[in-house]
Amino acid sequence: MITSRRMAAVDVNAESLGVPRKQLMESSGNAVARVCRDLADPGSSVAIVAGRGNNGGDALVAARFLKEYDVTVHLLGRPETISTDIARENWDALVASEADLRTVSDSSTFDLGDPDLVVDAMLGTGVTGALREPEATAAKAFNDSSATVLAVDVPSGVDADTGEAAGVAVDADHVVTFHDDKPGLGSLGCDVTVADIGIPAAAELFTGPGDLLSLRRDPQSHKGDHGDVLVIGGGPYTGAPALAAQAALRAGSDLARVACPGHVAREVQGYSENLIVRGFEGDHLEPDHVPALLDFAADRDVVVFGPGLGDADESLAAVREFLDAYDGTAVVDADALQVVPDVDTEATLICTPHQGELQKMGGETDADWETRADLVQEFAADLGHVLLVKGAYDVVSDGDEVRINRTGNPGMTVGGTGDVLAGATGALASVLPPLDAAAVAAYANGRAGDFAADEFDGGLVATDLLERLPAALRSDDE
Ligand SMILES: NC(=O)C1=CN([C@@H]2O[C@H](COP(=O)(O)OP(=O)(O)OC[C@H]3O[C@@H](n4cnc5c(N)ncnc54)[C@H](O)[C@@H]3O)[C@@H](O)[C@H]2O)[C@@H](O)CC1
Ligand SMILES: [K+]
Repeated sequence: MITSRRMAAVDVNAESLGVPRKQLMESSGNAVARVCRDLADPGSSVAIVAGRGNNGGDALVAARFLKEYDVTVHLLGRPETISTDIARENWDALVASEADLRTVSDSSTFDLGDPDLVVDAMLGTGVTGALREPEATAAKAFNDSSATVLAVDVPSGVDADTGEAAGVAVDADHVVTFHDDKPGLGSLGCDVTVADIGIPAAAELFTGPGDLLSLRRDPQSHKGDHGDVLVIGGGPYTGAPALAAQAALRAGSDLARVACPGHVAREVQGYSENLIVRGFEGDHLEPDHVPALLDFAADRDVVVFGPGLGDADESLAAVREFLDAYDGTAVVDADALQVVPDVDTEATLICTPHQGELQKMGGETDADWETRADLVQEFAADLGHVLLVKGAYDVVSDGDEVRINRTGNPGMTVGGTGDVLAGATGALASVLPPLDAAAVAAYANGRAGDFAADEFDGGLVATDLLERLPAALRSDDE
């Protein structure tokens, strides 16, 4: 099963792997035509009703593949309003070929006729909400006709994720959907064909530019909607919590707070006036600090636990106590990781170990990334948490799905890049589901590192990544 949102991401990832959307449209149209042949005998009449988006484009391709049928193509809207270049190119090819074409400018000019088969390609996964005109009138005409109705990707007017309709919707006999089944189709009671359209498995497995699409902001949003992240760390190290908290801001969090020992607090504040810093007594984290930290954490979206914390027994005991009582979302990094296998927590954890830390947690690793991916998936399932295991190929898994990130470069072995990743993961976990947050953070952190390496090669430092995170999180596909 794949949601519309994930499908849009995979589509962009396929493009970045060198499989352009027009090629996918050609495969989709071919698949539609194959199902038409199963549903209607050669010579029968087929009405293709195409909307102005890529769903319509799929059916315009299908029209080319159905030479042995009596095909009429109805375009809902004027040709100038076709919304994508690839759909328009397919329309133009039908015009040039003198296919039987009708354009429907408003509902009064729609005449379905009496076809044997209707291909519903008005709207696909690109759209939610009630059908407008002339689509609504056309949908009623399909539902009233005796023709077999084949829907392309999803019946128009039905939400592919939920199976629900906001108003009138096409009541299809059959759906041909692309790449993978859609969650909303099962409840419709029609036959479903899932067509492989040649999207490489790598478009789902490897992170890519499509993964950034989920970060688009609602223009109506308010302060705090994009995250309030608390970094708990510092002690032997002072730079690490400051890097993590600044990374949270650069990755889009509205607020970044740091809770750390008092002497660290002064330094962290000195690094950046953008941070809200709270010091606690003593020179490292202790169990006595936990009740106040739990209170402080309760109103935050995500806690990032571990940067610069050190491995004093008392600090690790405090991490254990905190996680035992905490039920929010936490990114766990650095020395804090080693307690994760012993805690029984209600919290949603995203653990960000490098391979040494993974082994310290009881996990196994392997030089071969595919074997490592299997091992990480199994260990994530055992732990019941999301793992982001850092390496030349980062492996991200929630125990069920696996994503691999290939951005990044050897220059990033410099100190502090892991703190930046942890902070960015915290920010993204306030706006995305945990697996997506970890995958997008790994992708963007590596991409920021690649931008920095263009300038500084092996001399890049962690603060270079901070500056480049916003660009690394920006989708070029807007
Ligand atoms: N990997 C992919 O995602 C692929 C997607 N493909 C096709 O592309 C489709 C998605 O295409 P698009 O994103 O262009 O979107 P759609 O084709 O689903 O719809 C976009 C069009 O609908 C119009 N519209 C929006 N809301 C409306 C409403 N309430 N009533 C009437 N019209 C409305 C818009 O003006 C726009 O022209 C998929 O369903 C599938 O059929 C395939 O071409 C191949 C690959
Ligand atoms: K459709």
